[in-house]
Amino acid sequence: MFQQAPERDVNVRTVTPRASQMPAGRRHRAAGGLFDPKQLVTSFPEALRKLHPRLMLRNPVMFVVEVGSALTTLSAVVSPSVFTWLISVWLWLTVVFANLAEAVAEGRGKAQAESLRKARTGTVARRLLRWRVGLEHCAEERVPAEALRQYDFVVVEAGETIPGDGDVVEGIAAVDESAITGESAPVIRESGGDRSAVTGGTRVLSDRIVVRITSKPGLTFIDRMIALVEGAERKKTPNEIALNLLLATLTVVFILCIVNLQPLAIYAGAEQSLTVLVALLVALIPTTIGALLSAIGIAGMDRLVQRNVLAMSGRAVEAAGDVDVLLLDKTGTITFGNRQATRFVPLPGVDGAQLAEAAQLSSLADETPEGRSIVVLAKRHGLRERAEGELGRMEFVPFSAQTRMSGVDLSWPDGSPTVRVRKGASAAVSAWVYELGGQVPPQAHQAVEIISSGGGTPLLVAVHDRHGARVLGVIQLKDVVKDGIRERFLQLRRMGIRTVMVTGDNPLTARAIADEAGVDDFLAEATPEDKMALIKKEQEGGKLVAMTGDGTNDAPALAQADVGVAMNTGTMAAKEAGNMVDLDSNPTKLIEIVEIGKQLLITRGALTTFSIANDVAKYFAIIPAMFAGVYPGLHHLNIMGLHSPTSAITSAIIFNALIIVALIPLALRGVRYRPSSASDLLARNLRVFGLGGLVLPFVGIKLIDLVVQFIPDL
Ligand SMILES: Nc1ncnc2c1ncn2[C@@H]1O[C@H](COP(=O)(O)OP(=O)(O)OP(=O)(O)O)[C@@H](O)[C@H]1O
Ligand SMILES: [K+]
Ligand SMILES: [Mg+2]
Repeated sequence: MFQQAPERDVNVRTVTPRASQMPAGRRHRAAGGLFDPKQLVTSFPEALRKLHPRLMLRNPVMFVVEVGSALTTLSAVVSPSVFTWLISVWLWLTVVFANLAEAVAEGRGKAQAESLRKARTGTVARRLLRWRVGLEHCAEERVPAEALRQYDFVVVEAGETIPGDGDVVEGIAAVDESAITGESAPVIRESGGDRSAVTGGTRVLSDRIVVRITSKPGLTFIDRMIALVEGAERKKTPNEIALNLLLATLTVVFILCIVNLQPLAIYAGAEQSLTVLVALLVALIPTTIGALLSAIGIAGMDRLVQRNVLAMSGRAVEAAGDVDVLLLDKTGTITFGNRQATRFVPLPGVDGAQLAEAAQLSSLADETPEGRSIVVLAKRHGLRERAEGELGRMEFVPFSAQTRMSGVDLSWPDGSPTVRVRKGASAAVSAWVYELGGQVPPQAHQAVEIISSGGGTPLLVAVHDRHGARVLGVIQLKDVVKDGIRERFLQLRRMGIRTVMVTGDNPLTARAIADEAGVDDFLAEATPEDKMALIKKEQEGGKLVAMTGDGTNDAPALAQADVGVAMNTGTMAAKEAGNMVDLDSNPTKLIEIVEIGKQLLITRGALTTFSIANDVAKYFAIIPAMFAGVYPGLHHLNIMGLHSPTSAITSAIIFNALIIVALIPLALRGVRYRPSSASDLLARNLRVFGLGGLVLPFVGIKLIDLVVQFIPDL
């Protein structure tokens, strides 16, 4: 393992930046963002299949239209007339068009699901029989990927496909993840740190890794991605359910109105046919938004997929539209997350070689990138590796986000006193030294301060032996802030979103990185619980909180946040905890996620406004037509000058159906979003969609009437 380290060093430097600077929204994504009219034709069979009443029941408004279509068809069969047949056909078309909107929205994910399926099939896994850390040779067996279980260990070498999702537990490799991300630049996956997660179906390009499988059979990342892009797992969001309820209530109110209208009409001597009553009902109920609501939601998810973000719930997408605060973890999110040891700083009176040796010893079993880079640096100081046993019995203390330190205890069979070596965050190691009765000299604090204020991470190295506990020196870890991040945070600020960096690192380092990255605020020395508590506190103040992170220590916070975006490079724990995964691992992707969320909310609002305004205009076509015979005065309401009562009603119903098809592209593409205040947006939408919705039917119905008047008997 150690022999591989230097060349890994090279790999990491050349590959990581490229992988993390990938531009968003490019590539092979099937339908792209554009609406292709051909989709209307290819989705038609699916739209017909959706006519099944069981499926229609999920959409109360359109279900009422379907029942109405059946009733008018029946009456057309019993007492045929041109008018009754025309209305029946156009009512059926109304339902089909609504289904078409949903089918087109769903169809856009299908091609993508196909290419994902290809990545999934036919992999053979090399399962290890009894694997443990450091074991050189281990017997293996070949099993189909589908046979893998959680906690199986598999080995994958250059040229082979990774058979299942999991975390790398040994080794480092360049991995081609284009099967899921569409991006051809390889990425580095390694054991120990926050870049350990690998996805089944991706390909190892170099080296050899051992992977612990984390997914249950049939529940792999790719399986979930397929279900997601196909829309199979889509559940209605609370907002959608509320809007649906409102639309259903409106529908019931209109049904009651129309049921009560008939006795009045009979009293006035103008009894109406069933066909006219159904037509009036369909014209009045909010069919436009009823038809497009589900397509708007699916399209929102699809727009995210096109930008390489997988949203596990529609609710998260909506929440993104209203986010107030964004929390980001530092290492691996704002920085490349590739903290490398660059320097040993011995305290006065300590030999450089002694510090290097202690640093090396404390890192021998440290599988984090930090730990391995320390071993590499120590080697450059001329330290050779040592065989196990040479130094007595070694008991390693692994790093944890809680203790913030790691190290080793050395004991000898002859009973000489145990030697303990620790390295870690300055506060943590200082506390350890004081507890054992030692002192931390001011020079140590100075060295820590110098490294921290430069944005580096200092690790204090201390030993405890028969001379007591003392500090030997400091290791400097360097990490690099990702490019272009400052401008993007500025953009978030303009959208009214406050950015807060949360990190386990010390306040000085945190401040330096926060300044460099341009975040609004930061929280340092944060444990996983602190990160979660901060989110809870913001949420209690009524704020919607988004969090981006990659580490296992971010998982609780990602789960607590309203929008939890896990970096694809991160650990499986982080990816499972969040409700979105960014395949590009770009922390500023949230800008696009917020835009898409806002666009979704605006589109839904705009089309609801349009739909209701639209229906008002239809009174003017249908009511005069119904009562023209008995109340000639109503003729004044026929401001459109329509040809005849039946042509007026037919035109209104045809318009009502066609407007759905006309608005499908807008529902899929979304209303354009420009950053501006909520009240400006509302005013603009009322102007465009309220007024537009009111005026358009007058023009449309008149134009249709000019055509249908030539149909004999109408
Ligand atoms: N392998 C290690 N051994 C000892 N100490 C470490 C090791 N890795 C990190 N540390 C120390 O522990 C601190 C906390 O690390 P942790 O991973 O919890 O947070 P972080 O990665 O620095 O921050 P972020 O939450 O932004 O990713 C680090 O700042 C560092 O001082
Ligand atoms: K309507
Ligand atoms: Mg981290």
